[in-house]
Parts: sequence; structure tokens; C-alpha cells
Amino acid sequence: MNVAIIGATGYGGAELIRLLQQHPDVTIQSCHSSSQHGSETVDSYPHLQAVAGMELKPIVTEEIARDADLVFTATPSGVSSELVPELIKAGTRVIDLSGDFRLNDTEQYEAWYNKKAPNAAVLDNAVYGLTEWLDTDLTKAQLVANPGCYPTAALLGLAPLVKRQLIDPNTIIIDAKTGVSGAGRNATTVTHFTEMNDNLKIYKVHEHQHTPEIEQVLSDWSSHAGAVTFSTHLVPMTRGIMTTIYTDAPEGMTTEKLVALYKESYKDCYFVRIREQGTYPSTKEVYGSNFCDVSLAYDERTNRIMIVSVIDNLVKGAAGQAVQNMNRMFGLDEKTGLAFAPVYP
Ligand SMILES: NC(=O)C1=CN([C@@H]2O[C@H](COP(=O)(O)OP(=O)(O)OC[C@H]3O[C@@H](n4cnc5c(N)ncnc54)[C@H](OP(=O)(O)O)[C@@H]3O)[C@@H](O)[C@H]2O)C=CC1
Ligand SMILES: CC(=O)N[C@@H](CCC(=O)OP(=O)(O)O)C(=O)O
Repeated sequence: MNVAIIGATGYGGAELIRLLQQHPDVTIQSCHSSSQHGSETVDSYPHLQAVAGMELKPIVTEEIARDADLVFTATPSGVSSELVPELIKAGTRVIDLSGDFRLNDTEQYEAWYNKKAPNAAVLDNAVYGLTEWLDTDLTKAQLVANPGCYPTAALLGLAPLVKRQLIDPNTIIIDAKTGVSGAGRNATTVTHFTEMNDNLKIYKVHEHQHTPEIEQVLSDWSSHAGAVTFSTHLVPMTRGIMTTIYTDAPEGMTTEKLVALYKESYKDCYFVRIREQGTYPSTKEVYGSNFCDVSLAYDERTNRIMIVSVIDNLVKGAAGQAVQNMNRMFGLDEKTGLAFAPVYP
């Protein structure tokens, strides 16, 4: 396949290049930037020597669509909503990494993102690409909305219990932490070194844009699902997300039953690894990889379940899941180009 990457100078774009340059079925046709066209990809990211000589091109959607079988838009929310309809109209397929095509309800999108909603017809055709729980055949999909990083970690952690209607979804509390690369390459007063280093911050309290995305999927899975409590924290590390999820337990629950349920639910899912009872994952154990590691613990004192899930925000939370979705779109084994171990330490 010939693929193009728009937003190639950002962290998500750079990770797409890293993954795709070693994918056996992919040729990176072109990389695009709105502000740095004319320079080379390696000028932005010298570690990507494998694509040395590749000039960043401007964003001309008809030309990109003409030459590429698939376009990745690794662009900010509000930018993707403009670019993607043009690319689709010009006849190519798209995987969008932003939040623009994830929410079915345009009013919710405008309320949480504070931006104009995307074209309704294009939105209607978008498939939400939480790869392990897709109920659509992606080989026919024209547009895949790649899930957000936090929703990926939280929903993979919750799916077996919610989909089997084993818990009351209204008791769910998701306590989440992320590394700073989640905020993209440009430093802000929240993310620059002196603000973030040696510090732990809670942010976007009760207003995180991933809240309606998590709730939308939970409501698809359970008619009882309503609002969730979701908190987000910035941790002084580069990559990684950990979600610690709490929910009331049904009668007769044990940790053994939870581990067995999750192992059964994910037995065909290479990228979701269920930990043995009494062991808990850390973000470094999935660093740079497309894995999501999940642990379960039942607390009989409180009758609550604790689920811990970790991902690399830039891989399973962004570029890796996008490549997994690309593999599904083109009928390839979903592991192709992604079955490498995490980097440790
Ligand atoms: N970082 C993460 O962990 C995750 C990110 N995402 C989402 O993926 C997308 C990319 O994120 P990330 O790579 O981290 O962000 P970055 O800020 O690192 O990169 C954003 C990219 O978008 C391009 N861009 C900015 N403005 C415009 C514009 N007006 N028109 C065209 N291109 C533009 C920038 O490049 P240039 O100025 O050169 O055009 C840059 O390449 C975002 O929507 C983000 O929310 C999703 C999951 C996780
Ligand atoms: C640290 C940090 O700021 N992380 C970002 C991650 C979200 C993101 O990447 O945006 P999408 O909505 O496109 O998924 C945040 O919390 O908003």
C-alpha cells in the first residue's frame, strides 16, 4: 500500500513513520506539513534516518488522495474535521488520529471540544476503531476514527465486564495518568520542563474531552451506562498511560474469576495481555509497543473491583492502533509490523 501522513512533524506522525517504514506491505508515499514543507522529515526527527531524503510536502488534498491508498491524518482536532472530508471526497481512505470523528453526537462534540462539528455525512460513515472490539468489517471502511489514548486504556480495561453486563456501569470511576508526550510536541506553560518536572498535576477536571467518548462506547455496550467519573493527571514521564478503574462488584466475585474472565475475553487478542493474579503492570512494561497490559483485583472489604491498564499513549494510544486498524482495512494480519516487544528499561 502507498500511504501518506499529514501531520508528519508531530509526535503521532513521527511514530507513524517509525512503524510504517519497517512495515512489509507499506510504502510511505509522502509526508506532509502545513508549516515546514520544503524541509526534510529527518530535519524534524533525526532518529528517522530510514526516511532520509524524504521532503515534507505541502497539504494539497487532491494530490495526496490521488497518490495514496490510505492517508493518516495526525493533525489537531478542528484541523482533521476540515481535511478529512476533502480527502474522502477525493477518493482515498483515511485513518484520523484526532478526536474529530469519534463522537456521533455533534452537539456533544461542540460542547466538549469547543470547536465546530465535522460534516455530518462524513461523520456518519466513520467507524470507531477500538480494534479489539470492532463490530464492523474494516475492509470496507473509508474512514476510521482512531480512539483517544485514555479511552483506549480505559475501554480495554472495562470491556469484558461491561459487555457481559456483569457490573453497574454507573459505579465506574476511572483514575488516569499520562506522560507528557500526550500533549504533542509544542511545549506550553503546563508541559514545559520546569512546570512538569518533579511535579504531579491534575488537569481538565470534569471537562476532559475523552469523557463523552468513553461514555458513548460504554452506552453502546450496555443500555444501563450513564455518566462516568474520569480524572486525568500529568506525570513527569515521556510516554505511558495508566488507568486505575474502580467499580462495584456483582455478588460472588473473586480475583480468580476476574482473571479467568479477562483471559477468556482476550484469548484471541495478541495486543492485550492479562497479568497473573497479584501482579500489576507499569507503563515501562509496554513502552514503545502496541501492547495493553491489564491486571484485576477484587477487594472483598469494599466489594469493589480494581482494574489496572497500561498502554504507550503514542503507540496503542495513537500510531500503533492506527497501524493495527490499517492492517484490518487491507485484510492483513493485524500484528503485521507491530509484533515487537516493548523497550525496557
Ligand atoms: N500525543 C498523543 O499521545 C496522542 C495524540 N492524539 C491526537 O493525534 C493528533 C496528533 O497529535 P500529536 O502528534 O501528539 O500532536 P503534535 O502537536 O505533536 O503534532 C500535530 C501535527 O499537526 C500539524 N498541524 C498543526 N496545525 C495544522 C494545520 N492548521 N493544518 C495542518 N496540519 C497542522 C503539525 O505540523 P505542521 O505545523 O508541520 O503542519 C503537527 O505535525 C492530535 O489530534 C492528537 O490529539 C491521539 C492520541 C494520542
Ligand atoms: C497530556 C495531554 O494533554 N494529553 C492529551 C491527550 C489527548 C489527545 O491526545 O487528544 P485527542 O483528544 O485527540 O485524543 C489530553 O489530555 O488532552
